[in-house]
Amino acid sequence: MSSEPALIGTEAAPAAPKRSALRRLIRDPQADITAGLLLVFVILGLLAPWVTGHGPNEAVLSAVNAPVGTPGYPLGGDQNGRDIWARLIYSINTSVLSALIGTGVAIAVGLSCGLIGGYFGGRVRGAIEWVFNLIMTFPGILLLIVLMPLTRGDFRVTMLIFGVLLAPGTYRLVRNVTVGVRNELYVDAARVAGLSTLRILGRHVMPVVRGPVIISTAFLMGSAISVQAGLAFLGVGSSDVPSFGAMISYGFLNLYVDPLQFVWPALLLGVSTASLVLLGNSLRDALEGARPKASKVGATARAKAVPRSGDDAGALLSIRDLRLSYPDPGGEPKPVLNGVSVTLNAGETLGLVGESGSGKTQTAFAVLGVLPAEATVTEGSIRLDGRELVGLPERGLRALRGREIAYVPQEPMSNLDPSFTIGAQVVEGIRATTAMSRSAARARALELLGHVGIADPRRTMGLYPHQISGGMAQRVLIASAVASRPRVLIADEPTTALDVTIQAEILDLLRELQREMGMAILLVTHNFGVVADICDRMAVMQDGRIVESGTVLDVFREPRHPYTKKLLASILDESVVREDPPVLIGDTTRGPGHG
Ligand SMILES: Nc1ncnc2c1ncn2[C@@H]1O[C@H](COP(=O)(O)OP(=O)(O)OP(=O)(O)O)[C@@H](O)[C@H]1O
Repeated sequence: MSSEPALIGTEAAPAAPKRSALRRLIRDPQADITAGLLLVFVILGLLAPWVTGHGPNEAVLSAVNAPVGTPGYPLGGDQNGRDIWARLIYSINTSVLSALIGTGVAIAVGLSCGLIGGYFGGRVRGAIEWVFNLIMTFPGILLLIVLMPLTRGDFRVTMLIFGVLLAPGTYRLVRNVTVGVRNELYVDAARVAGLSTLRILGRHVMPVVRGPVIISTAFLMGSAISVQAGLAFLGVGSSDVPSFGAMISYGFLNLYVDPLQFVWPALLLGVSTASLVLLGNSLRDALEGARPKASKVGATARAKAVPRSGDDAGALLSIRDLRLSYPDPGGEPKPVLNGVSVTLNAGETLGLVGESGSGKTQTAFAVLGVLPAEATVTEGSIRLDGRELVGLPERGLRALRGREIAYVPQEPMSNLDPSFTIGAQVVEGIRATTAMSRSAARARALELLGHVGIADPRRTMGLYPHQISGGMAQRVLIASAVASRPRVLIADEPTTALDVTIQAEILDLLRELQREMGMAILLVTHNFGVVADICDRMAVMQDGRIVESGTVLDVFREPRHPYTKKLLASILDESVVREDPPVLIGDTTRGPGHG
């Protein structure tokens, strides 16, 4: 094994989103205007000695309350004869320095403690949180005023302390994100691969934490500038330091003589803090990506209708030219289904096969109308017995789900709620799709559980999911799925999570139930053995489209598409031919106890 397997390599991954985030930020007029304003302020501040004719504290008697436009005093003079323009420009520097110190300390302390506390947890996190909780109990502004003798009115020291007071907010933000990332499987994989904690934090946690921290920086800067101005307004700090707050305070005293003395600093302070907040919002939008309008298959009205062809007229379920996309990190649509066309006839079993990522599950979810909100069906049609499902409102789809179309998932255990007994969950499912009373639903649940081969249904009804095996759990889910005798059963890799003997039993159960109830089964699988075992027809998927379909015998005997040939060649070599006879429903001798 290499020291850093590809599995955990993420160095290149953030690059594309970062570039597109920058592009989105540049394209956002709000970001352009606010960033432009802030840039102009900062440049003016840096050029202060060159763009002003006087020092900020230079007082000239003749300039006392000089009006706007007085030669050498473009914005006039204040009540002490100082140049208002010069004081404004030099105040920008005070604000910028305050923002840098306050935010820098808050980010440095909050980020490092958040990463440590979030990653290590336990006592380390307990100790850090105790300190931060203590800091949060301090009344911030009051503390800064009380500490004035200590800070000697130096706004830089004051902002340093203010940064510490701001740190708990950053800490909580970083800690929460870190705790989430720490539980990801790829972080476990990195740990197992031997990466040092520092490397894991830098490589896996930091890219996730970075976005929220950058966004919060703009808001922190805004609050540091406001607090520094507020303290100066109250007279905390040296009167020699030019500051918007001090200027507002003087302007306030002189309000009736010359109101403009108050307006200039208030305007600049307001524009700079508002720009920071708005820039923060734009940054958030840019970094979090463009949020596409939610569009489930059932709700979308945009999907282009596809004319029906004659060959699927008699099909129970027909999918025509189904196209589906998800937004990529840059917000651009990424096609996932590229025109899927397939039919399922009443009473038959169709195997939907293809390698991982080919779009099998997305096709199944589109039929069920349970695609994530960000999925968009751009084109195509899904018809159940002639009734169009694309564009059907959620209420219409809900009426079909569990009644006409049922679903059996891949992971039986994770599809059962650990807080409720098996009985409660099966009864709830039956009552959701029928008008049965609780006692009738319970009787039906007992009957169904017995029917799917659960040896002691009464006892099983009282058990919790963790008390039964995976095979039993799958039988329970199948029982719930067929409770309302659906016309179509979609089984998404129903045996993948089970061991080989239980797999065979579950397939036999599905076959028997199908024969008995006459339902059609759409079996999503990547396993040709399963297809050979149970399916009548098969459709092969590659890159979001069906590349070949036909009866199982025909496709197995004479695969036409090179991809099907390749799949068959690779899978049949490894498959083991089943020799055990099928289990009949009710044959509890090999039943769930084995599962
Ligand atoms: N929420 C999502 N956002 C973006 N892309 C997604 C999302 N869900 C699925 N996809 C993409 O859709 C494609 C098809 O996924 P799908 O789950 O249908 O594959 P599959 O053939 O069922 O594979 P598997 O056998 O591994 O489940 C994949 O490329 C996947 O990355």
